[in-house]
Amino acid sequence: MIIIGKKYLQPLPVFLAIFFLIVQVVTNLLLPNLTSDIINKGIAKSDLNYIWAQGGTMLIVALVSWLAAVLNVYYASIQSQRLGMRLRSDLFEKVIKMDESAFSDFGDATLITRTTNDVTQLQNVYQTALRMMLMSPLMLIGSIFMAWNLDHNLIWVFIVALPLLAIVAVVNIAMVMPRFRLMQEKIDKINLIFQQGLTGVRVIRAFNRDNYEIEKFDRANKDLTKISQFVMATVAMLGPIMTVILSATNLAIVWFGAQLIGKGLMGLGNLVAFLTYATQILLSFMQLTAVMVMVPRAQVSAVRANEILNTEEKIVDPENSESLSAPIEMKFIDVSYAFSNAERPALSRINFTVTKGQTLAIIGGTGSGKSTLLSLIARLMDVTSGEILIAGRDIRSLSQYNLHEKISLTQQKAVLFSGTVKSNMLYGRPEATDAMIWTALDIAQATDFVKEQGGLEMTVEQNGGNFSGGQRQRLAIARTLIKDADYYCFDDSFSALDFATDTKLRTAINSSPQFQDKIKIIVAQRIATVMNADQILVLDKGEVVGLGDHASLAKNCSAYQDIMRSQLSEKDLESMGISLKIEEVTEGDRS
Ligand SMILES: Nc1ncnc2c1ncn2[C@@H]1O[C@H](COP(=O)(O)OP(=O)(O)OP(=O)(O)O)[C@@H](O)[C@H]1O
Repeated sequence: MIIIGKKYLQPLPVFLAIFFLIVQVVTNLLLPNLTSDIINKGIAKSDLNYIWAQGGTMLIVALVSWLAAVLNVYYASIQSQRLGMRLRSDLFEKVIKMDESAFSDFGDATLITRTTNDVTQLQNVYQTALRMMLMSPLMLIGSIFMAWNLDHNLIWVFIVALPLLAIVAVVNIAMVMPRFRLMQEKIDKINLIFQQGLTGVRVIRAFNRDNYEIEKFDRANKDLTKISQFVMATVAMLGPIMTVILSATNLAIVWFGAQLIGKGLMGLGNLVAFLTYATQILLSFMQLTAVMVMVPRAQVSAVRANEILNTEEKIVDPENSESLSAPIEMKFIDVSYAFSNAERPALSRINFTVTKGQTLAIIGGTGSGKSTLLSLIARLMDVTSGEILIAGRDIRSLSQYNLHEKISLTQQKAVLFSGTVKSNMLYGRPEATDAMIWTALDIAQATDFVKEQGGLEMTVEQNGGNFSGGQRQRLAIARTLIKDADYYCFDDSFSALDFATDTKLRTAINSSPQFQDKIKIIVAQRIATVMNADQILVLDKGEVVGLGDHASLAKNCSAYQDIMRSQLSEKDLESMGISLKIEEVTEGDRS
């Protein structure tokens, strides 16, 4: 909490908040004394002038106190809200810049809770801190001091009451503190189930798992409620217990104060003032306890927020980034990548070179490392070993901005943003004209349905929910194509398209002058999608098992032949001279 406070609070407004708080405390402490004087010296002696004069002073002191309270609340609120805003922004920026591996280590649900709920906890505690957390101890000490000055005889009442209150508070806090981290984790869990429920709603219904998911959510919800109820009930118990102690203390003061007045050892005004100080002392103590309960919860939130803020930024720009001027070319030199939590590397010693104008297709079974390879090109993660060069430069020697300017990527899962078709296209190229957008949509075979459904201003709902899978994919491809890049990467982007559209789309890309000189990298599962590429990289369990054009791989690469056998007709295979029967491929061929 201190780290976050130091980072996000501004010294001057915090100083002013504390200053006005002290003014408020001092003026509040003066008021009972002034009351005592009015009773002892004004009312008791029927001195009207004194009552007026002292009453006027009281009014001014009360006004100053009110003004100080307003200004304190103002600065405390401004600072705590600012802290929340800055912290949220920093967390969001950190999450956006997080490399894919760290992102999946945290998980979406906890990142959402930490950026929202945890920040709110911290915001609240700082708002309270700049008011009560300082006011309560100051009022407590100040009131004890004033009460002691007023009358020594009754001070023992506090010597009994305060330790009693302290014991109650400590026991209470000790009971709830361990539950705070658990509470935040349960909120994470609820977020996770809710989020999965929302994104997977169709799967849930199709598998008739509605009740299972509802029960799962109910269980998590009940878990959170149980812990929250315990915490809230335990904290709420503090109020009545403390009120009993407060009432007993007042009773004792009145009882023993009356005896002292009877003996002439104390004035009535002093007793009234003493009672006010007693109330201030005990209320301050209660407030302090309430704040002390908030602190451990906020501390849990601070730790969780700091975990994100302190995540090492693995993808960093070099101090002096190089610029690209050499001809378009991409080279993988002994590239390997291993996820931190994985048993085997996702990619091992990958080597290939693609030159200007060429298309490289990447094919391989599921989990063979195709998406990982594209993520490395876009530097969403950094290679574990080896080098990726574009135009002769290691991509780590370029600024990420420069690199991303050169690369245009469609991911396996088409991502659209809520807005319009046009706003999604402008995401790829902000300065694009309508004509440019239509050209990109044309190449991506998306013109027909965009025209039919309302044109460029057609609404795109969250995650492109109002489009079919294939339409979403085509819009995502159009967004990739509209960008003026040098390297166009498509991660299994054509898989949601029917064969005819797939063919038309690739033909349109290849025949468009705009892409003639560019490098195209196409990840695909279908032989038909890759067979016309200049080079085809065949991956198996993260290793290259074939690299060449279709004709050479069809002849020499057993893994490629296996894929062909699973997808092409007997006639097609025979025309290529490939046997249909797997047994006929000898071990020698395979190696
Ligand atoms: N975040 C991650 N943490 C750990 N392992 C991962 C992670 N993402 C992927 N992997 C593993 O890395 C390997 C390669 O995954 P990748 O997504 O690159 O495969 P792919 O060839 O694109 O598969 P598919 O065709 O099914 O999309 C797989 O074994 C996968 O389990």
